[in-house]
Amino acid sequence: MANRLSDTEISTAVAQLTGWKLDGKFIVKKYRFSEFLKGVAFVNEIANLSEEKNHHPFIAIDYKLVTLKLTSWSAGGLTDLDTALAKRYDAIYEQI
Ligand SMILES: C[C@H](O)[C@H](O)[C@H]1CNC2=NC(N)=NC(=O)C2=N1
Repeated sequence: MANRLSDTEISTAVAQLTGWKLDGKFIVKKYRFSEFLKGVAFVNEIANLSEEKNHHPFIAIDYKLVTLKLTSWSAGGLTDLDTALAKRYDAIYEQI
């Protein structure tokens, strides 16, 4: 498990992400889709990547809006894995 990021490291990392917000020990982003099933397809890709990396976001599907919340609960906070996966999620979103 990666080491927990310091507050300074978190601020720097979150500033380099697009549309992600810091919420306590989580980073959070809402993704909007033109169709409900596109959001479901996005979640399915996220789920497969989560299993592959054994690192899982909390996922909410609210019709055409998908919210992802990331933290490294084994580390008790944010790690590089969270920020790296946030970028992967954004790349997947661009492909949907
Ligand atoms: C036992 C299992 O490997 C652990 O609980 C994994 C599963 N997925 C995980 N996902 C996230 N986001 N953080 C973790 O610390 C984590 N740990």
